[in-house]
Amino acid sequence: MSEELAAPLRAGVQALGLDLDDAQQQQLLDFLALLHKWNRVYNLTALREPREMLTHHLLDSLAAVRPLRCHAQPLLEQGRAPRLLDVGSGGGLPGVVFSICCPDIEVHCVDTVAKKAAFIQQAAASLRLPNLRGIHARVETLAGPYDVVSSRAFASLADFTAWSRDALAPNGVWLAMKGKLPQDEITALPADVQVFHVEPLHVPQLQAERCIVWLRPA
Ligand SMILES: C[S@@+](CC[C@H](N)C(=O)[O-])C[C@H]1O[C@@H](n2cnc3c(N)ncnc32)[C@H](O)[C@@H]1O
Repeated sequence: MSEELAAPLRAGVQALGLDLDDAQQQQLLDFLALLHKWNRVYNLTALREPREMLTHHLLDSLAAVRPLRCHAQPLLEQGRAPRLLDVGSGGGLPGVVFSICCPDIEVHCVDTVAKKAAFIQQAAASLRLPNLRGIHARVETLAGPYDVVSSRAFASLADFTAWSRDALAPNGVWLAMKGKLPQDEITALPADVQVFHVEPLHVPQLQAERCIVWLRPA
């Protein structure tokens, strides 16, 4: 599988302007192979075809890496190791991809389903990712503090921010990966949550609208 996926992955990485070395690209392919292998047992994704998983999951998550790195850069320049919590991570999207591409960010993936959190732990061990951890919990029970709290295909913006608020560091931000601009969800946010940026994303090899909604406590 690795060979036929390596070329479209390389092309996608290049289109996104990401500097990922060969070892990181191999880790991404190995992650995809793990996802494919364990999907039936762990029920990680509805997608069954590796080529589809590459575009809809890997490249889709990779599109958020540059925005995340830009956000983390000032923290790194202050000599701090940023901490990120990926909420409702499921099979590790985007958390495992972030952990592979940003080795200087500590990534925790939380999910209520024990076997999904176990899969993340297994991925951390077999892909040798010391900055990755799977946590079996409801996000509402986590205290953090995390500099970035991310989610993809998780919940409405109002629920995502309410449930993960206690996990956010005082100057922390939420990174919500969405499809089309979710104007209704933005309108429904409470007054104490502020959208400070909506960042359109282009996912290579995928004709679909994507964006990141960046939020912080008001
Ligand atoms: C639709 S899946 C999305 C998985 C992944 N983020 C993706 O993009 O493929 C949503 C995940 O959220 C998890 N989940 C639901 N409520 C949760 C909560 N309160 N705390 C943590 N995880 C939760 C579910 O178990 C499920 O794995």
